[in-house]
Amino acid sequence: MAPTNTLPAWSELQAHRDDIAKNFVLKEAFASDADRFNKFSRTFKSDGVSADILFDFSKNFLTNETLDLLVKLADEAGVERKRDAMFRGDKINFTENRAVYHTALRNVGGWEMKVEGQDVMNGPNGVNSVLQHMKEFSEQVRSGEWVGYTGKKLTNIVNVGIGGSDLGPVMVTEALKHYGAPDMTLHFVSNIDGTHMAEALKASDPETTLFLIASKTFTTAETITNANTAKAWFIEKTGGKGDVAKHFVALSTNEEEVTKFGIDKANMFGFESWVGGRYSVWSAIGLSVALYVGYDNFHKFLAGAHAMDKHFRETPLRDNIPVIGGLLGVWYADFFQAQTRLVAPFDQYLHRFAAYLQQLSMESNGKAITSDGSSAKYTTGSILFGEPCTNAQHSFFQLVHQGTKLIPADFILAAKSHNPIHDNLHQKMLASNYFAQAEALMVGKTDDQLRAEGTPEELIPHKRFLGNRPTTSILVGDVIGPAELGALIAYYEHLTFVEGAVWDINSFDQWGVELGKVLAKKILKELDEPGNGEGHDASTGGLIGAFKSFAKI
Ligand SMILES: O=P(O)(O)OC[C@H]1O[C@@H](O)[C@H](O)[C@@H](O)[C@@H]1O
Repeated sequence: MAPTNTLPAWSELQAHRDDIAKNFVLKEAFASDADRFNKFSRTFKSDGVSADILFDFSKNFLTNETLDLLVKLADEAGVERKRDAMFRGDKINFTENRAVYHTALRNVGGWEMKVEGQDVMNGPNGVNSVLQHMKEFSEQVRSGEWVGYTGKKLTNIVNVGIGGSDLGPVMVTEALKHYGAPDMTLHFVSNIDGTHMAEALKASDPETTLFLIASKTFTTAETITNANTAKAWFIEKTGGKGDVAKHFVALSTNEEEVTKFGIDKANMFGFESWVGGRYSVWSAIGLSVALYVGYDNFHKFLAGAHAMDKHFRETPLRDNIPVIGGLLGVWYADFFQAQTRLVAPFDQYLHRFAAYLQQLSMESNGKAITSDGSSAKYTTGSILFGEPCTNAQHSFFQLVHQGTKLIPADFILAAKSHNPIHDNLHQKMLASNYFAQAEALMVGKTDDQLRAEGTPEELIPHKRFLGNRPTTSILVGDVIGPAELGALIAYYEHLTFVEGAVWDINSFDQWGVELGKVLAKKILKELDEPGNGEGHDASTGGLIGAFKSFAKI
């Protein structure tokens, strides 16, 4: 396609941006249009699968004209065509020649889904048969029918995986802790730092521990090393009597490597190469979720995501919630030079949500090359960061309110808490902060207001809040249960897709993680060989030499 920044809508947006930057003040836009909230908010409805979710986009730099132009840009960039190609199973991951089909994993609605003419839902290794396997296994473990080598129930789960084979399971099991089996303990070991595995093993009893070795490729150095360490520990602790087949299962696409590792293929939960790592929590990689919250809840999680898929697939662009979210991402990044996106859930259970979204967003859209191999002449992927509120308010929100950077923010709140303790006081205080932060960022505080409060003149510039800082408020109409969580994640997945589609990059590969891996492998050898970092630049060589000398290697 023609470079995105040469599309007619792009230059129209540029002109429009100049107008907005000069003349648009959010609080005035509300004052002059009583209907602004209704105009620019959208409610996600899912026919009862999940609670309604209200997406309030009205506190954004958005007018009717902005939305028209952004939708025009989406049209010209072929967002709908690209979306349809994804749902059709086309190989839109063009650098790896793969389909992008995580939506099939949660296709509880019976869509026909095919890759290269093959039905991916049914058949011996199809999505439905893996789900059935996950259901049977998780029910057996939870009920105590599947026991360890001494006949004890397995209540200690150690998931060994990294990146997408870790972040999704961690985030989702934390988010759904309310639904978790009370007698089950979960550990997620990702880091190659031996401390991570050592601490998990310290807290584990081999008789009651189930290891899930989660790796799409089954070649990731950290995971395979951690898995081998876990296996050696298990064999040693059980005096060789422990039955690996009862205590180790694999979640992977690579049967050959799984078998080589010593896991029976009957205990392997498979998926296909068309599932990207950062989109894999819906696949067998989500087994820890199914074990912890039960298969029925895992199924609800899939159903919530499917409902969002349906919305994304079928809703016209102007009312399409992830499309609006994605277009706003482009609007701020490319036309207001915003470099970041803040996601702050007002929800302690979502404390790993931003970490999860970092991989989703930054590994997907951290690309500078467009579909024809040329460099993008515009900004792409934003830096995503976040922490739960209210904690974040007491740490980095200073910069969000009064710093020099524009930081568009998403705030997420559930109307109801799973823990309405102290007569729901906590939830009401949490909610009042959720409303107040977005309002404060928008309205700011003027010099006149400060003077009226008696602020000394010399402090006025310091206490001034310019305001006019955009936020999107997401309000879940009930508690955040499995279906609501599924819908929220799918919202961000599709938002990321829309951004990547407009930027004309491949949101589905991740070549940028390779170089460091290759160099680390080479340096690992050097650490055991004579020499002090020769052959490297002076800094790297100097550090290797110092490390060897300090560590006496
Ligand atoms: O699941 P695997 O194959 O072990 O990969 C784990 C992670 O490995 C990283 O190198 C990739 O950048 C991620 O996308 C991936 O999720």
